[in-house]
Amino acid sequence: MNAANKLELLPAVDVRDGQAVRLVHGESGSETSYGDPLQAALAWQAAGAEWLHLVDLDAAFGTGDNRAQIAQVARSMDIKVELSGGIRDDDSLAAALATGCTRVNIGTAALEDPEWVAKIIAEHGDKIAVGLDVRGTTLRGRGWTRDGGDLYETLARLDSEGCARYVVTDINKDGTLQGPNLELLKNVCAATDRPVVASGGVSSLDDLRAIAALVPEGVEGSIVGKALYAKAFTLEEALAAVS
Ligand SMILES: O=C(O)c1ccccc1NCC(=O)[C@H](O)[C@H](O)COP(=O)(O)O
Repeated sequence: MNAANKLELLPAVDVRDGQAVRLVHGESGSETSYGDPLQAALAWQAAGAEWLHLVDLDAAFGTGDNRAQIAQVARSMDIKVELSGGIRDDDSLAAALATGCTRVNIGTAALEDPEWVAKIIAEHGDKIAVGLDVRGTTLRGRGWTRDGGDLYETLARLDSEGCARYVVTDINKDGTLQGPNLELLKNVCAATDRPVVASGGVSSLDDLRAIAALVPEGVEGSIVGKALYAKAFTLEEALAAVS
């Protein structure tokens, strides 16, 4: 549980081909563009965000990367930054950490290269979060395009390796404005004593209040993407709702 016992909010900036975009179910080709990523990130910061969830979607999908631009955005922030997308080896990890981000989110590598992930958890501790991106209880890697094993087996392995935190996404909910998968969040919290960051599907202030009710069970934060871009509520309203 975080010190303030309050849900942390992480507005998302997902970058594809140099633009801030939203996807539906994380599917390549389902993008809606929302312009310059730096302007989006600065707007969330100005609205009172304490965190930014910044994703390089091209790196996640293997369609190139936006590394220089992502670094520029991360370095321009006065707030904490969680970097995600395509961090799979020493080179991409070094580039991500060199931006000064607060932590990185490892996805595919946690499924495909467990030895490397165990090594970086041991080296970097709290700076490493692992993204558990699931359909049902099956993990997905490579930009959510490939099956990557059982959620709870992987969680037990990562717990035993000392993983500090999990970012849990229900892919079926992501970018859909259909509400978060509260059952999944509760089940993951019951299976681990590490903090959980919820991701995917937030559509309303009531959704955020429902996630905030899970803070005592171990949910630490919630990523919010589409709902903010679609103006379902403002970030100021969201922050007030969970304070
Ligand atoms: O985070 C990743 O590495 C990633 C990889 C491939 C596709 C999507 C990815 N992230 C998407 C996000 O983190 C979303 O911004 C987040 O789940 C917000 O979802 P929503 O509030 O439903 O828009």
